[in-house]
Parts: sequence; C-alpha cells; structure tokens
Amino acid sequence: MPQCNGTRFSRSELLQASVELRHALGYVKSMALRCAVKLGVADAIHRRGGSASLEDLLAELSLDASRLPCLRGVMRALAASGVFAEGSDGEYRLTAASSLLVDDGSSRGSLAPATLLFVAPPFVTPMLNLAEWLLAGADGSDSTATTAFEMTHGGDLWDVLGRDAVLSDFFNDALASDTRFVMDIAIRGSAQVFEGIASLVDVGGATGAAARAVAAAFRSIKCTVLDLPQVIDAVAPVDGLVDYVAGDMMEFVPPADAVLLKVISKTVYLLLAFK
Ligand SMILES: C[S@@+](CC[C@H](N)C(=O)[O-])C[C@H]1O[C@@H](n2cnc3c(N)ncnc32)[C@H](O)[C@@H]1O
Repeated sequence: MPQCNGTRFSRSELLQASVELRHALGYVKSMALRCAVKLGVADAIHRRGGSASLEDLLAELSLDASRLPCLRGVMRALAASGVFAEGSDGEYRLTAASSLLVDDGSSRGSLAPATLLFVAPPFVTPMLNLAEWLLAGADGSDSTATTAFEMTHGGDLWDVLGRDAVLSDFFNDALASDTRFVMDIAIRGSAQVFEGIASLVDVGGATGAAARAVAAAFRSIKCTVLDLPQVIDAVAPVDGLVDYVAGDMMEFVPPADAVLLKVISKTVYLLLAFK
C-alpha cells in the first residue's frame, strides 16, 4: 500500500484523490460561463421561447457553423453545472441560474454584468499571480506590492478604477446589477427584515444604490451611505433621498439601528486589492 509521511492510502483512495486534483480544470466552468454570458446565450434561448438547439443558437448568435462543436462543449459544460438544462431532444433550456442572465427589461434586470465582473481579466490575472506575489521578496524580486492585485496592476483596485474610466464603468454597472437583484429580493421578499428600523447605514455603499432602494421603499427609514471621500465626492447624488458621509469605516461608522454591508468581503479584498 502506498505511503506518505507514515499515512497509508489505498490505491482506490489515491484514484479517487486524483479526481480531486482535477479542480485544476475548474476554470473551464467559469470561462464557459463567461463565454455564454458574453455571447448572450440566455437571452437567445429566451428569444426562442425558452428552448433552443445548438443550430438555433448558432443562428441567434450569428456564429459560423464551423463553431458548432465548440459551442456544444460550452453548453455541455454549463449544463453539467446547472446553468442550462440539456433535454433528451438536444434542446437547451433555461434553469433558475440562467434565467437570472436574461435581460427582459424588467426592473430587476440581468445579473450578466455582475457575473462578467468576477471573470474579467483584470481580476483573474492577479489570481494567476498569487504564487509569484507570495514568493516576492523571498526570491529577491520586488516585494513592495501589498497584494497580488497591486503587483499585477501597479496600484490597488481604487487606483486602477480611478485611472481607467472604462473599467470603472464596467465595475459600477456590475455592482449596480447585483444591487438591483439583491435589493429586489430583500425588499419584496423579506420586507419584515426592515420592520422596526428607523435608521440604516450602508457601509461602503458607493453610489448608495442599496440604501436608495431601501429609502424609496420605506420612507420612514433614514438612510445614510458611508464611503471613502474620493468615492462620495464622485458619485453622491444631491437629491436628498439618502445622506452621504465621507469617511473610513475603520475609523467611524455613523450610528444607526442597522448596518448594511454589501459586497464588502475581506477575503476577496485581501486577495485582490487591500492589505
Ligand atoms: C465592492 S464595492 C461595494 C459597493 C456597494 N456596497 C455595492 O454592493 O454595490 C466596496 C466599497 O467599499 C468602499 N470602501 C473600501 N474601503 C472603505 C473604507 N475603509 N471605508 C469606507 N468605504 C470603503 C469602496 O470605496 C467601495 O465603494
């Protein structure tokens, strides 16, 4: 029986374990998803009335017939992960997941922009550089970058967004699409969460889209958005629906009955942009 550091593993255990290492291919799923969202596959299936063959998709998406085998691979990868459903008739249908990618003009909108953000090259590339960043300094190379994101882009997320207006619009559109979706669910589906609250602060609220949705739905709740001064200066609308406060959440959070933290994930920030 093979042995490692005194632990014995059976051959069947090792065979099963080798399957775990196929996680190295995990990016195929996310890149297939990126491809389908960029092509607008969910919208194409929606336009065809809810189901489409590969030939239908080629026509809807104006793709060359020679691309059919690759499109089949993309759709099968996504059907295997539940993004689309593949019928025995060879037709692909929407699942709950891909229904969220359809832009049917409703107020909830599509989650396509938010989905594309997570797989956008400026955010994927630092992940490819994680090992190099961890090694930086130890091997004599530059060790001043505080994150892999900074090593890749020469600045943190906010620096990069500040100097790239196209990326900044893409980033803001993505977060706005996420906010539309989440707040629609939160306000229509869980309105009781807001009962008894007289004030709410949206910490790291950027444009305040989430706080504005709460303020519009519950006029009795006084909503405040806290974000960094450069963000508040650039984005704060002056219509009075919510208050905007410029500051650092690590130093001060305006007092309120409830705190809303949306897409403020330390783990992601640690990996991408922050110390
Ligand atoms: C990923 S965005 C999320 C924005 C918004 N909550 C949303 O979901 O659309 C994170 C926000 O946190 C803000 N932020 C980062 N560090 C902060 C700090 N120390 N104090 C206040 N805001 C901060 C950023 O400026 C940015 O607007």
